[in-house]
Amino acid sequence: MKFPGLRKIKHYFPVSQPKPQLPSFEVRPELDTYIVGLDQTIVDVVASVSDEFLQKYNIRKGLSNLVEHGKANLIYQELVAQQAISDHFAGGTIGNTIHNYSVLADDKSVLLGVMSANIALGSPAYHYVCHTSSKVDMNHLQGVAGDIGRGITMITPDGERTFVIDPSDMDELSPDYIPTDIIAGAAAFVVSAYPLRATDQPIQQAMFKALQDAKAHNVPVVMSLGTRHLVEENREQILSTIKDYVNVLAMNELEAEALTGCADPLKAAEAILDHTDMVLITAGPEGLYLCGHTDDNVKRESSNPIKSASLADFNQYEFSRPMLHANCDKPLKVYSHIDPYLGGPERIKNTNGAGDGALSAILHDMAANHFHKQVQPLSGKHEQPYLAYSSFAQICKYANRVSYEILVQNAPRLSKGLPEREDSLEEAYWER
Ligand SMILES: Nc1ncnc2c1ncn2[C@@H]1O[C@H](COP(=O)(O)OP(=O)(O)OP(=O)(O)O)[C@@H](O)[C@H]1O
Ligand SMILES: O=c1[nH]cnc2c1ncn2[C@@H]1O[C@H](CO)[C@@H](O)[C@H]1O
Repeated sequence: MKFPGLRKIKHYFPVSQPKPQLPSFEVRPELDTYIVGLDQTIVDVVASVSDEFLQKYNIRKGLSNLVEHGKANLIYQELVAQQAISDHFAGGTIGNTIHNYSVLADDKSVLLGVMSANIALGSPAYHYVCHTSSKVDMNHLQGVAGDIGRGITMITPDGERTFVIDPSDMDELSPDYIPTDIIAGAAAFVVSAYPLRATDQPIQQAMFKALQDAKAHNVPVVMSLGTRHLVEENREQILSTIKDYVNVLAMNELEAEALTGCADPLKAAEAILDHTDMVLITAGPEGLYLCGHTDDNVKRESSNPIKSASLADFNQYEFSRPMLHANCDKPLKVYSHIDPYLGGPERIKNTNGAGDGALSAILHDMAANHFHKQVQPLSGKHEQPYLAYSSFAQICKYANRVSYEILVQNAPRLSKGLPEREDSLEEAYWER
């Protein structure tokens, strides 16, 4: 486990101690620190298109559009004929998130989903496997006869991305392929709301089996909301899933509005915190918000400038560490916000995956806390059952920095970790 940021001596963190066991790529629940993600396995086929192209096929811009195979094929063939396809990348919102987690933490994660049992050169499954970190354990995937999903990622001249999803066999995941022991030992279980639109498909039962396993073993459940119309169309089911299972909810400001009716991210976060423990709301050029709970007895005042917006002095306690609502004697809602790192890249070609990147940073901080608690159970850092190692403010910085990296490299999956010299996130930009 690489720690998210160099820490001062008081934060003793034995990252360099060699592990006595022989190395293994397969996750061993009793020995490893890891997170588990469940996803509709999808390869992203990236293409440049005009706005007229979207209109011609009646595709809703900026959203993830689920279409039937025939229509997706027609679109794909036209893009091939126009030579508009630039490349194939591994995708899937949770696949991206756990890949990025493994790159940032330099540690293991487990992917649950389907994979073509026979992988031909150049097939969607081939591209997926080629572009996934070797630290992502794929030993628990379910083999299927057909292809994994294909997500045609259409980039319009304004840099906006629109998905056309051809599901193929991506929703075939059966509950039999949910390994309870692997989930039980995880630092977190992460899933998106996308499987909720796969009505009557096996992946829905698989997802609920995994959620029940995580809940039964007190593994924090992290859910990302996917895309705005998914929330609009499945609002009640999503809300009840959040109330029953979810500890950390991630979304962009449009999804937050669809869920709560509040266009203002702070007000939306305040409303969502009535149902869950922590909330990430990314807001594009407005930066991101991380909000959650802490116990009033251990709240910490921020030394940053205090901000007011729709909530007065909202970031006053952003130096507190996140806790589950149920673990607080006197729960206090905490809000933190950060503007884009360095104001954002000079030119953004495509924002695909920037939100997933922010979530992987949060997962890294949560897993670091889990690891630290295992190796230093008596440390003062664990006097309370905290959900993450760092404060809301520090996690915001880290999440923001990772989003920036995704934006500059123009792909949803990190090809390398963050630069070492910036590890503390205090050097360079932060102390200016
Ligand atoms: N135009 C921009 N300028 C500066 N920073 C940006 C811009 N767009 C995104 N960011 C950064 O990336 C983060 C996440 O972006 P955004 O809100 O677009 O995520 P998203 O819509 O959830 O993305 P995705 O669903 O593709 O993962 C923002 O919080 C911000 O830090
Ligand atoms: O229906 C879906 N299920 C799972 N992942 C999806 C779906 N639609 C889009 N993405 C994934 O979201 C990522 C960017 O956040 C893309 O990589 C895309 O593959």
